[in-house]
Amino acid sequence: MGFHLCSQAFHSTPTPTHNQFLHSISRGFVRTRVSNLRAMQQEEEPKHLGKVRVPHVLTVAGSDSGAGAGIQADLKACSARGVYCSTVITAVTAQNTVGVQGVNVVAEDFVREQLKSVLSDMHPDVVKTGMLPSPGIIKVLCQSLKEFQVRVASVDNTNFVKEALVVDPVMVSTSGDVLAGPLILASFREELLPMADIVTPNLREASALLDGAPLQTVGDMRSAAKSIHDIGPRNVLVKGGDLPESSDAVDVLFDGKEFYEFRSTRIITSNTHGTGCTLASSIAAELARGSSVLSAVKIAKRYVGSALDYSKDILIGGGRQGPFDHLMKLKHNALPCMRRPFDPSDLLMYAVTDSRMNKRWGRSMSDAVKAAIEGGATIVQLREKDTDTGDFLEAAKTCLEICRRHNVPLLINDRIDIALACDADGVHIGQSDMPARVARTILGPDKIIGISCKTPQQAEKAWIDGADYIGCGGVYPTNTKENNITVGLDGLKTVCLESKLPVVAIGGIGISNVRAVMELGVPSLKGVAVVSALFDRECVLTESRNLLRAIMDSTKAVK
Ligand SMILES: Cc1ncc(COP(=O)(O)OP(=O)(O)O)c(N)n1
Ligand SMILES: Cc1ncsc1CCOP(=O)(O)O
Ligand SMILES: [Mg+2]
Repeated sequence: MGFHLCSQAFHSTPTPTHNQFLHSISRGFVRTRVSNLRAMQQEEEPKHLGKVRVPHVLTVAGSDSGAGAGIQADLKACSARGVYCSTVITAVTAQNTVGVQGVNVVAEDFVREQLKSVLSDMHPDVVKTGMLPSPGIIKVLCQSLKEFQVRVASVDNTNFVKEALVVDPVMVSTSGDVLAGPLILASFREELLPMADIVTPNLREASALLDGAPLQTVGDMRSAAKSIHDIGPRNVLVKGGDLPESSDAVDVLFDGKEFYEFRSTRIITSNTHGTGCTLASSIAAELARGSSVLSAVKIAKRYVGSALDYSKDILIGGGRQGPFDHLMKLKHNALPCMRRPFDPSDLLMYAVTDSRMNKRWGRSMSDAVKAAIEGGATIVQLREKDTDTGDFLEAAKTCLEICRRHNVPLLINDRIDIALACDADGVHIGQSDMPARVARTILGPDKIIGISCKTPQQAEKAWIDGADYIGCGGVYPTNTKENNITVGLDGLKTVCLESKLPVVAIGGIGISNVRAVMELGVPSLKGVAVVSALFDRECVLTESRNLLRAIMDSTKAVK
């Protein structure tokens, strides 16, 4: 089963004109300031002062126990797009990658109660519908939307849409199981579609909403989009993923005036369960964030394409059609050598690379890292001050493979972008680099963050900001880092005694003085970080072995 990548919208008529843009405004599709408007209103109420209103989609859909589609897909898609998602469940399905084994429709009164709970309190920006298993539930939904004035007036005097309604007319699951029978069609046509800002049928659904004739060409899709538009929705997106004999996937959007075609390369994957729900909820999420319909569709398609491409080789379930990874993270964690959590004893012999030294001794970054690890390095930091970004990234990927093979953490000095791009285990940052609190937000809870500290105050702040360890130095004078103040053994001891985080000592440390450092015997001091003692030498392997022996001897002596 294929799907598409790299959506590209192009007009069947020349490029969009200013008039078309104005037209889209007058149709109420420019939603940019909805949240701002609300925020302004809320400013008057003291209890909301200082609070930020977040974009919000309410999904009214069925639950999928396999979590590839339905409510679960909507929650994941909205989360991935940074939008809050509330849920009204219309049916509970027993479902997996093989098919739908059972459906339990939620009582109409209870659907009404859920709608009331959310709409009376939370004021979503967009309502998105999925599986609506009975005409009665559609009636309840339409009544509730009217009662709570969702989509009653899409354009107010200031041209801002108040709320939008996205309808995914779910009828048949991707496995071919019927989720909403033919009785639903009349309710869709007569009640829900006329209220919708956008409806997103696939080929089969578009055909069912019309006269039942199969859609086989892009021309058929255009005619269908126009005919469905006549039923009342402001925009119609006919999805052509199943169009026969097409190497590309083509979707057609009709806004009542213009046709837009989105063409993209099919992604060859069987992990497509839930693409329809995900596309519709991603469109809803973009509308909630203030996009126009056209750009919401464009961005949503791009997002779904990226998620499918990322997930094309993941394995969940034994059926014909697997789910995909909305957050695009699962594969990283499933790599054969999954990183274990940071352990302070990792700091024992901390090897920090230096591009100039490696160049001087004619070895690559990865050769240097390999030798240091074979010699006993317990953690590695790539500190490459004058390597081009592209080269740094490629070398970092190679070093990461080596480190993963040996279960040794790999950190990147300063460059959070490189750490993210190669999925390194973390970063080491200094007092003048990106603030640790921001780095933690960007990197998430699992990555290792080390911070350079010279004082107990800096150590305290590092702990508060969510660092994992601190590097303290320069302990001794060094030529490796210019203009670096030396704190000496006393300064190191003071910081170690105050630090709530494990400490690694750095600066001018080598085989001749490592004993003096480790014999400080302060419990928080877990090891030494070295650059020149390993890398400004002819044989990194020998130096690493010798230094590790000296560290071990001195720690034994302390005990
Ligand atoms: C383990 C360890 N400790 C301290 C440093 C120094 O980091 P920083 O202060 O950011 O200086 P630069 O290394 O960026 O010059 C370190 N790299 N590693
Ligand atoms: C990066 C850094 N931060 C404080 S001192 C230092 C340099 C350590 O290098 P060397 O081990 O060669 O003295
Ligand atoms: Mg730095």
